[in-house]
Amino acid sequence: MIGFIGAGSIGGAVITGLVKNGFNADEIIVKGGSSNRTKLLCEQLGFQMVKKIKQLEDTDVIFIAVGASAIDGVLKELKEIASDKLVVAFTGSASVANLKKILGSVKVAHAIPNTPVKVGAGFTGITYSEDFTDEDKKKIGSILGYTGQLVEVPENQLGILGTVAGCSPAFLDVFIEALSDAGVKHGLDRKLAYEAAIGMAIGASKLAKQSELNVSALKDEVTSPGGSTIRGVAALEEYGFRNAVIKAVDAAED
Ligand SMILES: NC(=O)C1=CN([C@@H]2O[C@H](COP(=O)(O)OP(=O)(O)OC[C@H]3O[C@@H](n4cnc5c(N)ncnc54)[C@H](O)[C@@H]3O)[C@@H](O)[C@H]2O)C=CC1
Ligand SMILES: O=C(O)[C@@H]1CCC=N1
Repeated sequence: MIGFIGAGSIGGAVITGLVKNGFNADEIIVKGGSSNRTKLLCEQLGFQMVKKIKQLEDTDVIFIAVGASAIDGVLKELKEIASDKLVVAFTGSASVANLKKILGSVKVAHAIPNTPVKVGAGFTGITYSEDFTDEDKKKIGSILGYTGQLVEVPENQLGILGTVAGCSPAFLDVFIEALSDAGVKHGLDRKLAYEAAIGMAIGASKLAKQSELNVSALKDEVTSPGGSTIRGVAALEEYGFRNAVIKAVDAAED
Protein backbone atom coordinates (compact mmCIF):
# COMPACT_ATOMS: atom_id res chain seq x y z
CA MET A 1 0.00 0.00 0.00
CA ILE A 2 1.14 3.56 -0.68
CA GLY A 3 -0.11 6.77 0.91
CA PHE A 4 -0.41 10.41 -0.12
CA ILE A 5 -0.69 13.43 2.14
CA GLY A 6 -2.02 16.27 -0.03
CA ALA A 7 -3.75 15.84 -3.39
CA GLY A 8 -3.61 19.35 -4.87
CA SER A 9 -1.97 20.18 -8.22
CA ILE A 10 1.10 17.94 -7.99
CA GLY A 11 -0.24 15.29 -5.58
CA GLY A 12 -3.36 14.95 -7.71
CA ALA A 13 -1.27 14.81 -10.91
CA VAL A 14 0.94 11.98 -9.55
CA ILE A 15 -2.05 9.98 -8.25
CA THR A 16 -3.85 10.43 -11.59
CA GLY A 17 -0.73 9.40 -13.53
CA LEU A 18 -0.33 6.29 -11.39
CA VAL A 19 -3.92 5.10 -11.73
CA LYS A 20 -4.35 6.02 -15.42
CA ASN A 21 -1.15 4.15 -16.26
CA GLY A 22 -1.98 0.90 -14.50
CA PHE A 23 -1.13 1.27 -10.79
CA ASN A 24 -3.92 -0.36 -8.78
CA ALA A 25 -6.11 2.33 -7.14
CA ASP A 26 -6.98 -0.16 -4.36
CA GLU A 27 -3.36 0.17 -3.20
CA ILE A 28 -3.54 3.96 -2.75
CA ILE A 29 -4.72 5.73 0.42
CA VAL A 30 -4.99 9.53 0.37
CA LYS A 31 -5.23 12.02 3.21
CA GLY A 32 -6.27 15.26 1.53
CA GLY A 33 -6.68 18.84 2.73
CA SER A 34 -9.82 20.69 3.74
CA SER A 35 -11.25 21.40 0.24
CA ASN A 36 -13.38 18.80 -1.57
CA ARG A 37 -10.74 18.42 -4.32
CA THR A 38 -9.59 15.03 -2.97
CA LYS A 39 -13.17 13.77 -2.81
CA LEU A 40 -13.75 14.71 -6.46
CA LEU A 41 -10.51 12.97 -7.50
CA CYS A 42 -11.46 9.94 -5.40
CA GLU A 43 -14.80 9.65 -7.22
CA GLN A 44 -12.92 9.62 -10.55
CA LEU A 45 -10.08 7.29 -9.63
CA GLY A 46 -11.42 5.05 -6.85
CA PHE A 47 -8.59 5.19 -4.26
CA GLN A 48 -9.27 5.06 -0.51
CA MET A 49 -9.65 8.40 1.27
CA VAL A 50 -8.90 8.94 4.98
CA LYS A 51 -9.25 11.89 7.36
CA LYS A 52 -6.20 11.41 9.59
CA ILE A 53 -2.50 10.84 8.93
CA LYS A 54 -2.41 7.95 11.41
CA GLN A 55 -4.85 6.07 9.13
CA LEU A 56 -1.91 5.71 6.71
CA GLU A 57 -0.38 3.20 9.14
CA ASP A 58 -0.73 0.21 6.75
CA THR A 59 1.26 1.83 3.94
CA ASP A 60 4.94 1.23 3.28
CA VAL A 61 5.65 4.31 1.12
CA ILE A 62 4.23 7.79 1.81
CA PHE A 63 4.34 10.74 -0.61
CA ILE A 64 3.95 14.22 0.88
CA ALA A 65 2.47 16.76 -1.56
CA VAL A 66 1.64 19.69 0.70
CA GLY A 67 3.17 23.16 0.41
CA ALA A 68 5.85 24.79 2.56
CA SER A 69 3.46 26.21 5.17
CA ALA A 70 1.94 22.80 5.97
CA ILE A 71 4.90 20.44 5.85
CA ASP A 72 6.29 20.77 9.39
CA GLY A 73 2.89 20.03 10.97
CA VAL A 74 2.45 17.05 8.63
CA LEU A 75 5.92 15.65 9.44
CA LYS A 76 5.35 15.93 13.21
CA GLU A 77 2.13 13.89 12.91
CA LEU A 78 3.69 11.47 10.44
CA LYS A 79 6.63 10.74 12.78
CA GLU A 80 4.33 8.68 15.06
CA ILE A 81 3.65 6.07 12.34
CA ALA A 82 6.59 6.43 9.93
CA SER A 83 9.43 4.42 11.50
CA ASP A 84 9.25 1.49 9.02
CA LYS A 85 8.23 3.52 5.95
CA LEU A 86 9.90 5.26 3.02
CA VAL A 87 8.85 8.92 2.93
CA VAL A 88 9.12 11.01 -0.25
CA ALA A 89 8.37 14.75 -0.09
CA PHE A 90 7.48 16.77 -3.21
CA THR A 91 7.43 20.05 -1.28
CA GLY A 92 9.72 22.43 -3.20
CA SER A 93 11.25 24.01 -0.09
CA ALA A 94 11.96 20.67 1.64
CA SER A 95 15.42 19.12 1.92
CA VAL A 96 16.67 15.71 3.01
CA ALA A 97 18.30 17.34 6.08
CA ASN A 98 15.10 19.16 7.10
CA LEU A 99 13.01 16.03 6.63
CA LYS A 100 15.47 14.04 8.74
CA LYS A 101 15.48 16.77 11.42
CA ILE A 102 11.85 15.93 12.22
CA LEU A 103 11.59 12.29 11.08
CA GLY A 104 14.92 11.15 12.61
CA SER A 105 15.90 7.64 11.47
CA VAL A 106 13.09 7.35 8.87
CA LYS A 107 14.39 6.92 5.30
CA VAL A 108 13.46 10.05 3.36
CA ALA A 109 13.71 11.39 -0.19
CA HIS A 110 13.07 14.76 -1.78
CA ALA A 111 11.57 14.68 -5.28
CA ILE A 112 10.37 17.33 -7.74
CA PRO A 113 7.91 15.91 -10.28
CA ASN A 114 6.31 17.94 -13.08
CA THR A 115 2.67 18.12 -14.13
CA PRO A 116 3.08 15.84 -17.22
CA VAL A 117 3.22 12.95 -14.67
CA LYS A 118 -0.56 13.15 -15.03
CA VAL A 119 -0.34 11.53 -18.48
CA GLY A 120 2.62 9.25 -17.72
CA ALA A 121 5.05 11.62 -19.48
CA GLY A 122 6.57 13.23 -16.39
CA PHE A 123 10.17 14.02 -15.54
CA THR A 124 10.95 13.69 -11.83
CA GLY A 125 14.27 14.49 -10.14
CA ILE A 126 14.91 12.74 -6.81
CA THR A 127 17.50 12.78 -4.01
CA TYR A 128 17.53 9.98 -1.42
CA SER A 129 18.86 10.07 2.15
CA GLU A 130 22.09 8.10 2.57
CA ASP A 131 20.36 5.20 4.35
CA PHE A 132 18.23 4.36 1.28
CA THR A 133 19.28 0.94 -0.05
CA ASP A 134 19.27 -0.02 -3.74
CA GLU A 135 16.18 -2.10 -2.96
CA ASP A 136 14.42 0.93 -1.44
CA LYS A 137 15.28 3.00 -4.53
CA LYS A 138 13.94 0.23 -6.76
CA LYS A 139 10.69 0.30 -4.82
CA ILE A 140 10.28 4.06 -5.35
CA GLY A 141 11.21 3.60 -9.04
CA SER A 142 8.64 0.83 -9.41
CA ILE A 143 5.94 3.28 -8.24
CA LEU A 144 6.96 6.61 -9.82
CA GLY A 145 7.98 4.76 -13.01
CA TYR A 146 4.26 4.64 -13.85
CA THR A 147 4.32 8.44 -14.19
CA GLY A 148 7.32 8.84 -16.53
CA GLN A 149 11.09 9.27 -16.10
CA LEU A 150 12.71 9.28 -12.64
CA VAL A 151 16.28 10.59 -12.36
CA GLU A 152 18.42 10.49 -9.20
CA VAL A 153 20.60 13.58 -8.68
CA PRO A 154 22.70 14.98 -5.82
CA GLU A 155 20.62 17.42 -3.79
CA ASN A 156 22.64 20.45 -4.92
CA GLN A 157 21.25 19.85 -8.45
CA LEU A 158 17.67 19.05 -7.49
CA GLY A 159 16.55 22.71 -7.32
CA ILE A 160 17.75 23.65 -10.79
CA LEU A 161 16.53 20.34 -12.25
CA GLY A 162 13.16 21.06 -10.65
CA THR A 163 13.11 24.47 -12.32
CA VAL A 164 14.21 23.24 -15.78
CA ALA A 165 11.71 20.33 -15.75
CA GLY A 166 9.19 21.25 -13.03
CA CYS A 167 8.45 24.98 -13.52
CA SER A 168 8.93 24.97 -17.29
CA PRO A 169 5.65 23.27 -18.26
CA ALA A 170 4.16 26.67 -17.35
CA PHE A 171 6.77 28.43 -19.53
CA LEU A 172 5.95 26.14 -22.46
CA ASP A 173 2.23 26.72 -21.91
CA VAL A 174 2.83 30.49 -22.13
CA PHE A 175 4.76 29.93 -25.40
CA ILE A 176 1.98 27.75 -26.84
CA GLU A 177 -0.65 30.31 -25.81
CA ALA A 178 1.34 33.17 -27.39
CA LEU A 179 1.89 31.18 -30.60
CA SER A 180 -1.85 30.48 -30.79
CA ASP A 181 -2.64 34.17 -30.14
CA ALA A 182 -0.36 35.07 -33.05
CA GLY A 183 -2.14 32.53 -35.27
CA VAL A 184 -5.52 34.04 -34.31
CA LYS A 185 -4.15 37.55 -34.96
CA HIS A 186 -3.38 36.40 -38.50
CA GLY A 187 -6.83 34.88 -39.01
CA LEU A 188 -6.62 31.28 -37.74
CA ASP A 189 -9.58 29.81 -35.90
CA ARG A 190 -8.72 29.64 -32.12
CA LYS A 191 -9.29 25.88 -31.80
CA LEU A 192 -7.17 25.13 -34.86
CA ALA A 193 -4.46 27.54 -33.62
CA TYR A 194 -4.20 25.62 -30.30
CA GLU A 195 -4.26 22.26 -32.10
CA ALA A 196 -1.44 23.38 -34.43
CA ALA A 197 0.72 24.84 -31.63
CA ILE A 198 0.28 21.84 -29.32
CA GLY A 199 0.74 19.32 -32.14
CA MET A 200 3.93 21.11 -33.15
CA ALA A 201 5.28 21.11 -29.55
CA ILE A 202 4.63 17.36 -29.20
CA GLY A 203 6.13 16.57 -32.63
CA ALA A 204 9.19 18.81 -32.29
CA SER A 205 9.88 17.39 -28.79
CA LYS A 206 9.57 13.82 -30.10
CA LEU A 207 11.95 14.62 -32.95
CA ALA A 208 14.43 16.28 -30.54
CA LYS A 209 14.30 13.17 -28.30
CA GLN A 210 14.69 10.63 -31.12
CA SER A 211 17.06 12.41 -33.51
CA GLU A 212 20.84 12.09 -33.28
CA LEU A 213 21.00 15.80 -34.13
CA ASN A 214 21.02 18.34 -31.32
CA VAL A 215 18.28 21.00 -31.16
CA SER A 216 20.54 23.61 -32.72
CA ALA A 217 21.01 21.43 -35.85
CA LEU A 218 17.28 20.63 -35.88
CA LYS A 219 16.62 24.40 -35.97
CA ASP A 220 19.07 24.67 -38.90
CA GLU A 221 16.98 22.09 -40.81
CA VAL A 222 13.87 24.30 -40.57
CA THR A 223 15.56 27.55 -41.56
CA SER A 224 15.66 27.48 -45.38
CA PRO A 225 18.16 30.00 -46.83
CA GLY A 226 16.45 33.38 -47.32
CA GLY A 227 13.21 31.82 -46.03
CA SER A 228 10.55 32.84 -43.55
CA THR A 229 11.76 30.81 -40.53
CA ILE A 230 15.15 32.50 -40.27
CA ARG A 231 13.38 35.87 -40.30
CA GLY A 232 11.25 34.64 -37.38
CA VAL A 233 14.36 33.35 -35.53
CA ALA A 234 16.06 36.74 -36.04
CA ALA A 235 12.96 38.48 -34.59
CA LEU A 236 13.09 36.15 -31.55
CA GLU A 237 16.73 37.18 -31.03
CA GLU A 238 15.87 40.89 -31.54
CA TYR A 239 13.22 40.69 -28.81
CA GLY A 240 15.48 38.74 -26.41
CA PHE A 241 13.60 35.41 -26.41
CA ARG A 242 16.66 33.32 -25.44
CA ASN A 243 17.60 35.75 -22.67
CA ALA A 244 13.98 35.89 -21.47
CA VAL A 245 14.02 32.10 -20.99
CA ILE A 246 17.31 32.26 -19.05
CA LYS A 247 15.93 35.12 -16.90
CA ALA A 248 12.77 33.09 -16.23
CA VAL A 249 14.93 30.25 -14.87
CA ASP A 250 17.01 32.76 -12.83
CA ALA A 251 13.79 34.21 -11.36
CA ALA A 252 12.40 30.77 -10.44
CA GLU A 253 15.74 29.80 -8.87
CA ASP A 254 15.87 32.97 -6.77
N1 LIG B 1 2.53 22.20 -8.95
C1 LIG B 1 3.65 21.67 -9.41
O1 LIG B 1 3.84 21.51 -10.64
C2 LIG B 1 4.71 21.20 -8.46
C3 LIG B 1 4.67 21.48 -7.10
N2 LIG B 1 5.68 21.05 -6.28
C4 LIG B 1 5.65 21.38 -4.84
O2 LIG B 1 4.59 20.67 -4.23
C5 LIG B 1 4.03 21.44 -3.18
C6 LIG B 1 2.53 21.55 -3.39
O3 LIG B 1 2.31 22.28 -4.58
P1 LIG B 1 0.92 22.25 -5.36
O4 LIG B 1 0.43 20.85 -5.50
O5 LIG B 1 1.13 23.06 -6.58
O6 LIG B 1 -0.01 23.07 -4.31
P2 LIG B 1 -1.56 22.89 -4.04
O7 LIG B 1 -1.94 24.03 -3.16
O8 LIG B 1 -2.30 22.66 -5.31
O9 LIG B 1 -1.62 21.52 -3.20
C7 LIG B 1 -1.32 21.38 -1.85
C8 LIG B 1 -2.41 20.53 -1.24
O10 LIG B 1 -2.05 20.17 0.09
C9 LIG B 1 -3.25 20.11 0.85
N3 LIG B 1 -2.91 20.15 2.28
C10 LIG B 1 -2.48 21.19 3.03
N4 LIG B 1 -2.30 20.80 4.32
C11 LIG B 1 -2.61 19.48 4.37
C12 LIG B 1 -2.62 18.51 5.39
N5 LIG B 1 -2.28 18.81 6.64
N6 LIG B 1 -2.99 17.24 5.09
C13 LIG B 1 -3.35 16.92 3.82
N7 LIG B 1 -3.36 17.80 2.80
C14 LIG B 1 -3.00 19.06 3.07
C15 LIG B 1 -4.04 21.33 0.36
O11 LIG B 1 -5.42 21.19 0.66
C16 LIG B 1 -3.76 21.29 -1.15
O12 LIG B 1 -4.75 20.58 -1.84
C17 LIG B 1 4.74 22.80 -3.19
O13 LIG B 1 5.72 22.81 -2.17
C18 LIG B 1 5.40 22.85 -4.55
O14 LIG B 1 6.65 23.54 -4.50
C19 LIG B 1 6.72 20.29 -6.74
C20 LIG B 1 6.80 19.95 -8.06
C21 LIG B 1 5.84 20.42 -9.04
O1 LIG C 1 5.95 26.78 -8.48
C1 LIG C 1 6.43 26.01 -7.63
O2 LIG C 1 6.92 26.45 -6.57
C2 LIG C 1 6.49 24.51 -7.90
C3 LIG C 1 7.89 23.94 -7.91
C4 LIG C 1 8.02 23.25 -9.27
C5 LIG C 1 6.78 23.54 -9.95
N1 LIG C 1 5.94 24.20 -9.20
